[in-house]
Amino acid sequence: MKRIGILASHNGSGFEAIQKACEQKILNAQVVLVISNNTDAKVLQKAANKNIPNFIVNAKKYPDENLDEKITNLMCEFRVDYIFLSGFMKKLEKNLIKSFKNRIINSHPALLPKFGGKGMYGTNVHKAVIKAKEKSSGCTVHYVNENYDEGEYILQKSFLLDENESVESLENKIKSLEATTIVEALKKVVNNS
Ligand SMILES: Nc1nc2c(c(=O)[nH]1)N[C@@H](CN(C=O)c1ccc(C(=O)N[C@@H](CCC(=O)O)C(=O)O)cc1)CN2
Ligand SMILES: NCC(=O)N[C@@H]1O[C@H](COP(=O)([O-])[O-])[C@@H](O)[C@H]1O
Repeated sequence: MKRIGILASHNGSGFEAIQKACEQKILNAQVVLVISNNTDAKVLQKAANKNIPNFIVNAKKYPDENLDEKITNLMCEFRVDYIFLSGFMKKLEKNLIKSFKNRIINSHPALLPKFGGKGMYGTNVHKAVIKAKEKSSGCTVHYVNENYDEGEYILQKSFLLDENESVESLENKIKSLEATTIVEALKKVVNNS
């Protein structure tokens, strides 16, 4: 059974979708570790509620340590096979990516390569899509490389926007689409490994 480690900065909606799929045996995997850079992240309590080991890794807690090295060490200690970024807001450094080559996966809330890169996270993405008067949006599940949102795509899903789409309605639709797309993408990866 493959072992999944989660990196999340806030709610961990992607983590919840993965955890549910594991419990329902849709995914032959288990979430063994959750790490957040945010002391107040709701994902930490969600992990605790599932008796999943969870840790805060940030500069406040580890002022003299390389945070990516700390993350790498924890992922190795828990024998993680794949890392999933569930709304993780920090750029992963080269060494962590090398340690988990082609084993770090992210869900981006837009149809890459458009609306990606530095600054493109959370509602910033949806605001940009609406401002650009895009006819469609969606999500892209991709491998993570050294640059933001430039890794190989695993799965991309899209839908047409309503005429009066709001940032909030778009965010909700994207998160709902991600819940199924993330699991479908991970099934492809986990089942082929
Ligand atoms: N090396 C990589 N690291 C990360 C990737 C990646 O593809 N390669 N994906 C991101 C997730 N992400 C989009 O999907 C993303 C997250 C955050 C940002 C961003 O601009 N962050 C700000 C800081 C925001 C904050 O501190 O709250 C910044 O870098 O200035 C862009 C894209 C996760 N890591
Ligand atoms: N570019 C990164 C990014 O914007 N990731 C996005 O954060 C949301 C997770 O939020 P959550 O913390 O509420 O689960 C997800 O929609 C994900 O695509």
